[in-house]
Amino acid sequence: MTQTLAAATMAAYRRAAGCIAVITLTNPPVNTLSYLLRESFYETFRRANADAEVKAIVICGADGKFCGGADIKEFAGKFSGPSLVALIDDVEQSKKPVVAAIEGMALGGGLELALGCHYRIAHTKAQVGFPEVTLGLLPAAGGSQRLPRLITLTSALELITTGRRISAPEALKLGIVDKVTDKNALDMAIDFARDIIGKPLESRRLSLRTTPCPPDVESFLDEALASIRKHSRGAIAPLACLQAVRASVYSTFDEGLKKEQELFKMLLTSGQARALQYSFFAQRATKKWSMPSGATWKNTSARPLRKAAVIGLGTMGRGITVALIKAGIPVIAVEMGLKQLEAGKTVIMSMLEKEFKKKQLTKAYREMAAFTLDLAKLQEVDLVVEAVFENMSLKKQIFQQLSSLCSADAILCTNTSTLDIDEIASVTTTPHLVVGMHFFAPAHVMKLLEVIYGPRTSPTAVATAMQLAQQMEKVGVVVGNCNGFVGNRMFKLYAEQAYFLLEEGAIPEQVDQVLEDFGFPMGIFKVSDLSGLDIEWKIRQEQGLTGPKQIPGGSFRHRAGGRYSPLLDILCERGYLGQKTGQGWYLYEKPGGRVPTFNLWLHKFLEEYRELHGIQKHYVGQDEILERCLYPLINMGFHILEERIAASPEDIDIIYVFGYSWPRHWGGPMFYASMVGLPRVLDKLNYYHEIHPDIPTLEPSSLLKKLVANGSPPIGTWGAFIKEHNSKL
Ligand SMILES: CC(C)(COP(=O)(O)OP(=O)(O)OC[C@H]1O[C@@H](n2cnc3c(N)ncnc32)[C@H](O)[C@@H]1OP(=O)(O)O)[C@@H](O)C(=O)NCCC(=O)NCCSC(=O)C[C@@H](O)CCCCCCCCCCCCC(=O)O
Ligand SMILES: NC(=O)c1ccc[n+]([C@@H]2O[C@H](COP(=O)([O-])OP(=O)(O)OC[C@H]3O[C@@H](n4cnc5c(N)ncnc54)[C@H](O)[C@@H]3O)[C@@H](O)[C@H]2O)c1
Repeated sequence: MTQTLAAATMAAYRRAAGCIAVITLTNPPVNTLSYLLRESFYETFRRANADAEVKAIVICGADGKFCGGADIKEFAGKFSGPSLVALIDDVEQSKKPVVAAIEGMALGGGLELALGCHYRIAHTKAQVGFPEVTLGLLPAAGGSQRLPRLITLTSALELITTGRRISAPEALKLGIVDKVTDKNALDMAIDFARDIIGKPLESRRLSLRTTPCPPDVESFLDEALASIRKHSRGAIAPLACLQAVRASVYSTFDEGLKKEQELFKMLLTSGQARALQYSFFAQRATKKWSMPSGATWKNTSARPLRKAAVIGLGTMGRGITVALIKAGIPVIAVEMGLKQLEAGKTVIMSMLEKEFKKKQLTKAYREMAAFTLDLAKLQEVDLVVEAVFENMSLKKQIFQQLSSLCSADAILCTNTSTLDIDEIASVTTTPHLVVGMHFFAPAHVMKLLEVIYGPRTSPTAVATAMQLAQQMEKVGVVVGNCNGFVGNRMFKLYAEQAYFLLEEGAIPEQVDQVLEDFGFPMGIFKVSDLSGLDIEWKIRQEQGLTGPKQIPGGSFRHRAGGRYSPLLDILCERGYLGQKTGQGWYLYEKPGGRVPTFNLWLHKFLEEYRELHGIQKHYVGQDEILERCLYPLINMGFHILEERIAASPEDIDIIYVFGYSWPRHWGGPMFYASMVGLPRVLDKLNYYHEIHPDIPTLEPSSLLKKLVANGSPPIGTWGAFIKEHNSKL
């Protein structure tokens, strides 16, 4: 295996047009500048430079991809082999003109190498960028010093601190590339190289330039710092990127490089860089799904989807319709009444119009949406997504109808957030084609799609849903069937603890502040107000939990076998549903208002509630808020892993990063637990469970206990640990 890779990895050398050396970066799949490629490039470049017959050099990438940057996997070990900084310096110092022929992508170290070249020619469809910041790093092979010397400081700073990838035409406008072609970029680069033989190169060496600055550069950089602090949500890499770019303004190129290296080393050893790189690979791992039956992404084919239907055009159905049309799939949209159909149609068409204006759609979208009240029109669709109210008997009624109306091989999907997929499938004649497709609101924007298989779901149905996720540019994660699946089953505990904390003495502002300081864009109470408190209320109603009555074996504050907080139910009963009613956990200036302010009523109500129920108020500190909100959620993650509902901790983490805005620089709940240390999570859960024995979800899961008893192995080995531990049972 190593030998095959070694053979495939090289900087291949050939001559073109007599005097041009062409060096092809070859390291499939994306030509990363791994140790082997750097070694080979070092030799090949020397050869080209030394050959008197060679008058110019062109660097390109194999298979239509210039270079995906440094090999991220190498960041976990010791650096060895030729340094990329030195290789790029060799390129820039070459007396022969060096031209980069950029096809596909030039990212990170790949763009740094291109910036070391004297000229850059790109294919129109190529993308360039410095994504290092998204990996918790900065461009550290001279990129933070060369880019600001080439283009405006504003653009360089924006690209380096956000990691935004840009198209070749935009790169041309900014001055990053010199020419763009829709023909073969390599051929054009070879012709170009021949034309510039013998021309002076000094002005093309970016390290010799100074950074062009706006008039009041100091206040420009101060403002940039304030803005990055505000938006980075605790991530440190964007700030380090700014410091590096700042060095390009105030230091010589060599001093700037030194600063760049210093900052890179600091970032490299940070937990954030580890978390972000973990997240990069975790996101890719979710594509490689498997089911307990042994079916996998490799051995299962997806069905082609020519036409789809969406049933229920409320909050979710509207977004799902738009997402499908954006993915190029025509949709028949169904409602239960004319009024709802018209309302849905108006909103969907205006959403599509907006997408069209943003150039996300072609004009043909008007022909891609059809609206009807008649389920019988669904005979010819390949896939249906049901998004009606969260009510089991309604969903069963719809699936029964679908089963008799749709073609026998139509894939039938439900967007339920909590209900049993298998019970829904049980009323159909094709339960193997029933699959959960759990979108997140707004469905045309949010990247996550939980794909849920029941015990009878076929691999084909899963493969088709996963392919659809990809077609919609979403991150699909395959999970098993249980109440709330992965995301909502864990989220329930996060929300539950937040309500308990209010009962015990905290206030929404305090809880939200701690969660926002952790890196969530919004605290849980602000999110609840934004989505509407009634979403959770309806789920509680469906589960038979709500209402003032004492349920058998329970009490007002104890239901379903444990402590229960009716705070949300009480607010909903009073009509306080959040932003839409102008009041929820916070107060808003008017119904539909967006700015949360102090809700005096709620604060008085909480005092009265505690008094009424004889709850002893206690000071709830920041640590307790964070631990009580996050650790039970993580604990449920361990239950989910043990039950094999999620195939790996990576799957859970990706669900949280993409569906619940978990700060990416903390990796996801399971990675966070591994960073905090499993023994600490276990101790704290034991501690809180001792204080609150009526909250059974605080009791540590047996998997967590076993992992700690086995020395807390690294997260990458948990999958094998669970398999071994389950097979021993
Ligand atoms: C490139 C992509 C856009 C391609 O997308 P596509 O959808 O086509 O494919 P996939 O994303 O599915 O990828 C296919 C496959 O390839 C793997 N992969 C992709 N990119 C990389 C990569 N850069 N490294 C490793 N592996 C990669 C991917 O995982 C898939 O495989 P899998 O098995 O998982 O399915 C897209 O892939 C993409 O966006 N890639 C990432 C691009 C990126 O972020 N590039 C930047 C990398 S970081 C970088 O370049 C840093 C530079 O600035 C150089 C820094 C030099 C540092 C030297 C300084 C030394 C300092 C000394 C410190 C001293 C310390 C010591 O001595 O100890
Ligand atoms: N709202 C969310 O944030 C969210 C997120 C993920 C999943 N979900 C799930 O998606 C589903 C829909 O949720 P929503 O928030 O869009 O609800 P909603 O109340 O906004 O919309 C439901 C729509 O279904 C329509 N409908 C009801 N019965 C119908 C029938 N027999 N035929 C056709 N249409 C019918 C209603 O008229 C309504 O427009 C639920 O299962 C919910 O749990 C919701």
